[in-house]
Amino acid sequence: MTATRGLEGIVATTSSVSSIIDDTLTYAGFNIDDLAENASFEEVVYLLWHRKLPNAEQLNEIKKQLAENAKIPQQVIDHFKTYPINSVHPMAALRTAVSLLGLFDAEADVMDTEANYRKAIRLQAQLPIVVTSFARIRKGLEPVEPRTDLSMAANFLYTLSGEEPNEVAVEAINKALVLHADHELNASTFTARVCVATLSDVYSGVTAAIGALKGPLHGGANEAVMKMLSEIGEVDNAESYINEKLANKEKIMGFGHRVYRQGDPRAKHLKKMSEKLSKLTGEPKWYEMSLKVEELVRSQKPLPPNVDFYSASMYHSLGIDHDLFTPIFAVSRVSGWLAHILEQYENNRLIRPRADYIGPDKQAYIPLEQRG
Ligand SMILES: CC(=O)SCCNC(=O)CCNC(=O)[C@H](O)C(C)(C)COP(=O)(O)OP(=O)(O)OC[C@H]1O[C@@H](n2cnc3c(N)ncnc32)[C@H](O)[C@@H]1OP(=O)(O)O
Ligand SMILES: O=C([O-])CC(=O)C(=O)O
Repeated sequence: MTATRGLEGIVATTSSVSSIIDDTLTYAGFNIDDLAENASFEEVVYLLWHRKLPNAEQLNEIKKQLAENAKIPQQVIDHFKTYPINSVHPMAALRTAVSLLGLFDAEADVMDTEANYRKAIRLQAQLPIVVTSFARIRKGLEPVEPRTDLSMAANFLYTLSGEEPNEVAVEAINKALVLHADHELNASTFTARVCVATLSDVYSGVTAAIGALKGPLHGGANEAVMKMLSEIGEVDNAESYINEKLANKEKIMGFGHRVYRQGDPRAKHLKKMSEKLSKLTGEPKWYEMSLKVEELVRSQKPLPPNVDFYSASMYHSLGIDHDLFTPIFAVSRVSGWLAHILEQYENNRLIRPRADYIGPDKQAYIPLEQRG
């Protein structure tokens, strides 16, 4: 038995949720470029869970279900208020909150298809509110109740700031939610599938997935990109900063991908949105710095930007706290995790690969008092 490092190129499951073939990303057969230009996040949620676009009635129905289930239990709010607020990362708070939500869901361990779909609706509806409530509580503000007349993108911004957002901000968040929703067998989705393949519950699967998304090699890269841009500070500093990192063989956050070779098809949409917003805010330097970093990296390595690179400057232009970037990713990706979790339950087999053992062999037990 020989191991493939990082399971590169290993096909671990069949799936009809999304595919990446020849650098083209599709959700249930719909090209991401088409969806990014035209779809609402709610339509994409329906698409991922049903593998078809909703008609008007089906869209209204899922919107209604999401709106009706958005309120989070008071116990989750009260729990947030007990945290050491300055040291808790919002991804850690989100991970704990999802686990906690499971305690207050009477159907948490009911495993039939209908109950699992109802839990999917509840989690999708509540995750954005968990994120925005924590973001407010740590600033000493009370959570804002979501409105039933706003889209998920608009409600995210509304419950974050307490103010009705402008059209461009809603367009940007909707695009981000559409673009991050699913991505074949990425690390967090694989984590979710491994977890529920033991026939564990939906809340456990999503909690595990959040833990995997948090790392800087995966979803955590968007926050790390903003840290890098903040360290660079000005466009003129980019060249020496990037050259030094590459000379030291350090990774440039937001570049590279395990599957894409020519480039991540999602990045161009976020790049366009980042440019639009940076002009509107009158602070173009974050977009310009990102452009410069892309030019510098590409001139030295065949590494195109991934989805996390331009999302950083885009969220920054919206005035969003940098440590909320990865939680926004989770608010979107939970739709994909849930699609994969439901798919796993429908055709389940325990996921249990093997390890190529490289440790010592034929050891004799030595009594404690004889060990050095
Ligand atoms: C939503 C997402 O999860 S998208 C990915 C978000 N993550 C990042 O942006 C973090 C930065 N990027 C990376 O760390 C990687 O490109 C990953 C994790 C995305 C993919 O990793 P892998 O497929 O395992 O590639 P691996 O890390 O082995 O890199 C292969 C080679 O490219 C280099 N490389 C890959 N990414 C980068 C980078 N961002 N900066 C500099 N060099 C890089 C590696 O140093 C390595 O070089 P070597 O062969 O000379 O040692
Ligand atoms: O697919 C991956 O490895 C990472 C990624 O881009 C994502 O999860 O969106």
